[in-house]
Amino acid sequence: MLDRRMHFCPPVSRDRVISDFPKCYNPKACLQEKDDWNSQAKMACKERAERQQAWDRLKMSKAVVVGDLNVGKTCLINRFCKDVFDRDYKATIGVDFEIERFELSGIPFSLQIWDTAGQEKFKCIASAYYRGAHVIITVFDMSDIRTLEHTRQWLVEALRENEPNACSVFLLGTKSDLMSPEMRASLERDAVKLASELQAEFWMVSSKTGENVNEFFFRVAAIAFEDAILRDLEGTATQSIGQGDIIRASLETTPNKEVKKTCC
Ligand SMILES: Nc1nc2c(ncn2[C@@H]2O[C@H](COP(=O)(O)OP(=O)(O)OP(=O)(O)O)[C@@H](O)[C@H]2O)c(=O)[nH]1
Repeated sequence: MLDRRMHFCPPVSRDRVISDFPKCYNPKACLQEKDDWNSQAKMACKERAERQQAWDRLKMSKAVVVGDLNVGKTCLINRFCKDVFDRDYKATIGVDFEIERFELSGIPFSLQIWDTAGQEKFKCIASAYYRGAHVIITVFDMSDIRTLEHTRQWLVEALRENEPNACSVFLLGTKSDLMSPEMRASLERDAVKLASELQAEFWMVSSKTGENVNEFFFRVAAIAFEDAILRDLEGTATQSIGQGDIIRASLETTPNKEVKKTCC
């Protein structure tokens, strides 16, 4: 019997369909150096698609974007989600979020992208929303080296709110349009070194020109989706031996549906 939930999902926009596993930016600082989906996840998706069977829950992951004020977090999200760029700085007050829908390996998948305030005075509000993250994106401004040094502290604070090993971490340099090729190369060396210390994947983008922005978020979505499928399979396997509730509860971080879009 067809699962009724499958009929209630509107189709995903064609430019959000990801067929091949997206490539990393720099193989020296990447989370997964591979060309294809994890074989177990791929097989599970294929089987479900053939049987026209939905997953137990709509696949949804949470990505939290953190970093100093003015590094370009809001512009990054606005470029990807709305294809706009604003030259004027407007501080994020507390948090804000967008939801982007994708289709990966034939399965619908949603990514919540949380924009958090970089200003110190809003940090206590924003940090309450770090919880339940599957992806942490620590952002720095490539034209301000101090912001790269601060990413370590941002990451520590975001990880503190989450289960150990529950999050995939990205280190993202913004404003690449402001850099000369020489400056870019030198900064990339420093960032790659830090990324490997942080066990993060490094990317550099420009929200102004749009360089690498889609590629970056496709990569984030693919890694988050694959992790979600593997968590689901692991949960199912564990349930079948009778400990499902314990393991599943610790693996799952269901997004809080009560949360308002903008909070301060
Ligand atoms: N040249 C250039 N400027 C950028 C880029 N991204 C952001 N900016 C500028 O940087 C400033 C800060 O951008 P925001 O996205 O508001 O910064 P934020 O990190 O969200 O700041 P908070 O909300 O305070 O945490 C704005 O004036 C943007 O126009 C970029 O890729 N290139």
